[in-house]
Order: sequence, then structure tokens, then C-alpha cells
Amino acid sequence: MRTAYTSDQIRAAELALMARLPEGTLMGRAAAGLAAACAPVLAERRGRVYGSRVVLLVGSGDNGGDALYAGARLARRGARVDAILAGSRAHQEGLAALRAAGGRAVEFAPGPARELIGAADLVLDGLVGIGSTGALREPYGTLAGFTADAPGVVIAVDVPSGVDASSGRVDGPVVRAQATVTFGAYKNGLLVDPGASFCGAVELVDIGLGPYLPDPDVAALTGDDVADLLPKPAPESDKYRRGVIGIAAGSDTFAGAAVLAAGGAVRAGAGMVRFASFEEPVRLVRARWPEAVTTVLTPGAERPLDDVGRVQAWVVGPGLGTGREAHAIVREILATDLPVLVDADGLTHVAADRSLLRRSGPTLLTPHAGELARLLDVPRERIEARRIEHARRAAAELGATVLLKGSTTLVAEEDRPVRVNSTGTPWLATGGTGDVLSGIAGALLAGGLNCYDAASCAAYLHGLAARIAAAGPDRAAGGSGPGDSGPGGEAPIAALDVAEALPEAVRAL
Ligand SMILES: NC(=O)C1=CN([C@@H]2O[C@H](COP(=O)(O)OP(=O)(O)OC[C@H]3O[C@@H](n4cnc5c(N)ncnc54)[C@H](O)[C@@H]3O)[C@@H](O)[C@H]2O)[C@@H](O)CC1
Ligand SMILES: Nc1ncnc2c1ncn2[C@@H]1O[C@H](COP(=O)(O)OP(=O)(O)O)[C@@H](O)[C@H]1O
Ligand SMILES: [K+]
Repeated sequence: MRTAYTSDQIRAAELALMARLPEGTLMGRAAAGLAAACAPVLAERRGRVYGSRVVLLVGSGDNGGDALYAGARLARRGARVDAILAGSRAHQEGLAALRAAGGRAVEFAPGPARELIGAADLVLDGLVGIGSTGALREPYGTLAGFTADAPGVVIAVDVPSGVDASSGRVDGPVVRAQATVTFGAYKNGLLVDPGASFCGAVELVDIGLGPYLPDPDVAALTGDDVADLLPKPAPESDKYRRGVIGIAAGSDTFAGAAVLAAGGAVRAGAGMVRFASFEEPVRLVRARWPEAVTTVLTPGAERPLDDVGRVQAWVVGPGLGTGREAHAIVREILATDLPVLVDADGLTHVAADRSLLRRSGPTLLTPHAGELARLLDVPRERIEARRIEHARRAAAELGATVLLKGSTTLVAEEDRPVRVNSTGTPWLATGGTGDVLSGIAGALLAGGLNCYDAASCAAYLHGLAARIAAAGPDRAAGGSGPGDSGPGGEAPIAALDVAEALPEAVRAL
């Protein structure tokens, strides 16, 4: 499990640790780790640290102090190090250390700053870290803008300046880093978009904070965690005991969603899939997934699901439609005390009538930002900008587990860390992949996982399967960490490819 924290949590832990150590110890550890991460970057560009050019962007706080001390270490190894002092003051001991090592420091001025950055092999962003509040002020914003044209490598100190460490919010100018060297623990904003997309590869430097950290605010499952959680068939298993998932999806207009949701469930290892819907989706599901047991629902029946047979969990909504018959199906399923996953059109019914969610069984809602906007009556852009906050709020207000889809998928449940998914690829942004995800999560619910684990394991497998489908099995096995989701070398995928790649994803765990 990879864990992440808010700025306040980190600061409290640092204070507790610092109280036991001589002054400056933590910053010394941070700067040593930072310099150690920079040296190979310089060696790759220049063959060695000696003679390379490093520019430090130095703000007025300790983040600037880290950059100055790391710069001093690089200067001692022969790098030419120039610090651009952007704040009203600078960390005095750090500045003295840099000068003593032969480095130089100048006050910010636009022309010279641009020139220095333009000639640097490496730019260290030490403007602000966890002490940042609000959008970057001047001249920090201008300097962040200059880094966009830097020909050298940009490494962020602790957090890319402009990213809110606690939430991942980005409210204005921001440094886009190729790598972020972070101290003590991950910060939420390094794992959650939009912030995460500015971090590049994140390297964690241990400064001894571990024993002082509280329960995490955010957590990311690793492949090992998912492998441990996944229900596995035992020798004495039969299809019923492995978990029967009921899926009510598709309509005569949107029949494909049914095939995709059923495919996610079949390939994710459901013991059995019972599929119930209107005539056309049933016909398509039967043709594509003969494994599914299908039922055509009688239009207008008082209890449309009576003939379906027993299931351990339901998925309701993908492509189901927003009409009266669909509403009756959603209502009847939510009236059971079984675990129910509500997606897509199912969410539209729930947004129009929240009383449907007053139920005894567990509920998992899987909206994208647009659907959550309707559920919470909040503009979509606001949700995209503050994903953790809104996923959490939805879970509390709706009394459900909420999986918020998007470039970083989150799973929120009251009184638990928000789970952030670390797999995936932007190629997933294509029609129908969400339907596959609902089938996967449904199969895991039927297999006995609770909503929180089913949702986070499903998101992980879905993202890993998408990478495998996009990159080919030989190339996708590596890296599934945050900041490692670029589409390099990948090819377009269709939603059904994701379902088909699920067995490979499970094998790769
Ligand atoms: N506290 C500790 O024990 C350690 C802290 N470390 C470093 O210290 C950093 C935190 O240092 P600080 O608490 O001094 O805070 P920062 O250095 O992150 O920033 C604080 C300064 O930036 C200014 N500022 C805040 N928001 C701004 C904005 N939007 N635009 C322009 N200026 C802004 C403030 O006026 C303040 O002077 C960490 O991110 C990390 O890099 C590390 O040395 C490890 C140990
Ligand atoms: N930029 C992106 N990067 C990674 N994953 C994405 C991105 N955009 C969307 N996704 C994922 O793709 C899926 C899309 O689901 P959804 O929005 O429900 O689409 P649909 O209704 O067409 O299936 C979700 O799992 C989401 O997390
Ligand atoms: K920074």
C-alpha cells in the first residue's frame, strides 16, 4: 500500500520528529536525498556532475532551503550552480552553504532569470512546497512559466510549485516537472490529478518520518495488495459459491453497454453472470457471451426481476435508459438488501430521486465527474479541480461508496482513506470502458469483497488491463506507480479489448 498525506499531517509529523533531532537534521537529510537524485540526471546529460549547469529557483521558505543545500552539494562536486532568489527573503544558512561551496545567488529579474534557465542542464524548483497557499504569486508565477521552455531537466523539490500538496489542486501557473523528489512521505497532490500530472516520476526520500505519520488521508493499492484481496477459487468452489452477479443493463437504443458490462464481469472471474434486460441487449449478450444466463424482462411487470434467479450482487444502469421501465428496474434492485453497483443511467435515476439510496444493503456508485456534478449539483469543472473533496462529500451525503472515474480514479467511503488508483492510461478515455469497469467491480462484489475493496481492485485491474491492451503484454508489465501512466508506445484500444485483457492483468499482478 502506498500512503499519502495532507500538508498538515506531514507538518505535524515533522514537528514531532524534529523535536528529537538536532536542528537542521531533517533538511540535511532532504537535501542529501535531493542531490543524490540530481547527480545521475546531470551525469546522463553531461557525462558527469563536474561542469554541468544547475539553476535553483528559491522561494522564501524551507522548500527554497532544501534547494540551496542540495545546490551546495552539487557545487562541491563541480557543478556551476546559480540560485535565483524569488522571495522577499531566502533561507540564510542554505544561502551561506551555497556560497561557501562556490555557488552564486542573484535576486530575481526576468531577463537574467530566463537566460540562466535557458542555459541550465537542470532546474530545481524550490519555490514552494507544503507551505504553499493559493495560486502562485509573482514573481513565482513568471518563473514557473519560464520553466515550461527550459531545455534542461526540471526537478520539483517536494512538490511542483503551483500544485496544492493536500488536494492536487492547480489554480494558476504551475511547474511541470520531469521528476519530483519528495521527502518523508507522499503528499496527496502527488497522486491525484490535476496535480499528479505535473509531477513526472515521483521519488520518495526517507527522512525518518514513518513512525510519526498518522493514518493516511489517501492510499493507493499496489499489485500485491490487489493479488491478496482478489477472491480466488478454492478446490471445493462451485459457480454459486464463487459469486453470481446480476447485471441489468442496456436498452434497445444502447444495447452495447450491456455486452461490455457483461464482458467485464465474465472476464473478471464471476462464478456466473445473470443478465436481465430488454430484448435487444439480451440478444446481443447471448451472442457475445454464451456464458451468461439471460432473462428478457416483461415490460410493465410489477416486479420485473422475479424470474431472474438468485444473485449475490447487482450491477444496474449502463445503457439502461432513463424511462419509466428502467426506473422500475433500478427501484426494484435497490429495494433488495444485496450489494448494488449503480452506474451511468442508473445514476440519473438516483440523482432524480435520492430516496432510492435509502436502503439496508451496501451501495457502490461509479460516476464520472459529469455524473457526480448532477448527483451533487456542483459544476463539473469544480469536481475535476477538487476530486478528493467531492468524492468524499458524495460518499458522506449519499451514504454510499463512491468511485469517481477520470484520469485518476478515486474511491471514497466514510471514515476511510480515499483510495487513488495508480494504473490506467489516457487511452481509456474512449466510449464504453466505464461499462467494462462496472462489470469488473460487480463480479468482485458478488465474489464477496466489500464495496471499498471491490471498487479499488476493479479500478486497478481495469487500468492494468487497459495498459496491457494498449502496449501489448510484453511491454505493459513494468511500472504502475503514480506519474507513470503516459501513453508512450501505446496504441488505441476499444472497450472490449480491456475486458479481454483482464486475465492477463490478473496473471501480471
Ligand atoms: N518542516 C520540515 O521539517 C522539513 C521541511 N522540508 C521542506 O520545507 C518545505 C516547507 O517549508 P515551509 O513551511 O517554509 O513552506 P514553503 O517553503 O513551502 O513555502 C512557504 C513560503 O512561501 C510563501 N508562499 C506560500 N504560498 C505562496 C504562493 N502561492 N505564492 C508565493 N509564495 C507563497 C510563504 O509566504 C512562505 O514564505 C517542504 O515542502 C520541504 O521542501 C524539508 O526540508 C524536510 C524537513
Ligand atoms: N484521461 C484518462 N486517463 C485515464 N483513464 C481515463 C481517462 N479518462 C477516462 N478514463 C477512464 O475511462 C473510463 C471511462 O468511463 P466512462 O466515463 O463511464 O465512459 P463510458 O460511459 O463511455 O464507459 C473510466 O474508467 C475512467 O476512469
Ligand atoms: K517546489
